Amino acid sequence: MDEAVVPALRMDRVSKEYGRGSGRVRALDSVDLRVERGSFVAVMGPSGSGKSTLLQCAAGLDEVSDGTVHIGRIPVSGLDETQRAMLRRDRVGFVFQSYNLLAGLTAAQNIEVPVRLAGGRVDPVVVRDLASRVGVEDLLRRRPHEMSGGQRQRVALARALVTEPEIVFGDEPTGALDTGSARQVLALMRELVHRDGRTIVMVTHDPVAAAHADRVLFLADGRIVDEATSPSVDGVLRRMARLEAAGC
Ligand SMILES: Nc1ncnc2c1ncn2[C@@H]1O[C@H](COP(=O)(O)OP(=O)(O)OP(=O)(O)O)[C@@H](O)[C@H]1O
Repeated sequence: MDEAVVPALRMDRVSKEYGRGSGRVRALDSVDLRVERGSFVAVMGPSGSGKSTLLQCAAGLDEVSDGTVHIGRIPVSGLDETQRAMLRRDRVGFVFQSYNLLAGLTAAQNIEVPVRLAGGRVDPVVVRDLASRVGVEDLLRRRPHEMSGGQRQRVALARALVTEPEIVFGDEPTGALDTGSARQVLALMRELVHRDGRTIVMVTHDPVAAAHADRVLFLADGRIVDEATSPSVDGVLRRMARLEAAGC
C-alpha cells in the first residue's frame, strides 16, 4: 500500500473484555476505526461507554481481547509487552489531563525525555524549534511549578511530538484548564494537525473541545454508534443528548 494512504491508526473488529464469568464486562464491542494521517479525531460518549478503553487499546497500553490494531504499518496486537512498550516510546505520543511533566526538570529537559529514554541524542535546535512551534520558547529553563496550566500542556504537547510519532493520543488534554487556556491549546492542536500534518486522537467530555476536531466519534456500550464531521458545538450537544436519552 502506498505509504501516503496507510492510516495512522487502524482498528479492525476490536473487542475488549474485562473480568470473567458473571463479572465480565465487554468494554469494546467489535470496533472498526480508521484515522487518516493529518487528521484530528475526538472521541465522546457517556461515562462507561468505552472511551478510555478505546484509547488504551489503540495506543498499545492494553491488550485487545479480539481483533487487530495497527499504528501505521505496525500490527500492535501481535506484539508482546516489551515490543509494545518500545512502540509506545518510539511511535506514539501522549498528552494527559494532568500534564505528567517531571517536576524536577526544566521545560527543555521535559521535552527531551522521550528522546533520552530511547537512548537518542538530543538536538537542541529540534527542541527549540518545537518549543517555538507550541509557544514556549521563552520558558525552556522554567520548571513545571513556574508555569501556568496552559503553558505546561504546551510543553507536554512538545514532549509528545519530539519523537515525530505516527499519532498523538490525548486523554482529556484540556480537562484541567480554564476556558481561555483550553481554547488556546485546542487551537494549537488544530494547527499542529492542519499545518504540520500531525495526527491527534483525543478523548473528551467537553463538546467545545470536540468541536475543534475534524471528526467526532460517539461511543455507547463499547460501540461507535454515531459520527460527525466538522461538527458545531450544538451539533455535538444534540448527538450527546440523543445518546443520553436512548439510555446509553
Ligand atoms: N480494568 C477494568 N476492569 C474491569 N472493568 C473495567 C476496567 N476498565 C474499565 N472497565 C469497564 O469497562 C467499561 C468501559 O470503561 P471506560 O473506562 O473505557 O469508559 P469511559 O467511557 O472512558 O468512562 P468515563 O467517561 O467514565 O471515564 C465500563 O463498564 C468500566 O466499568
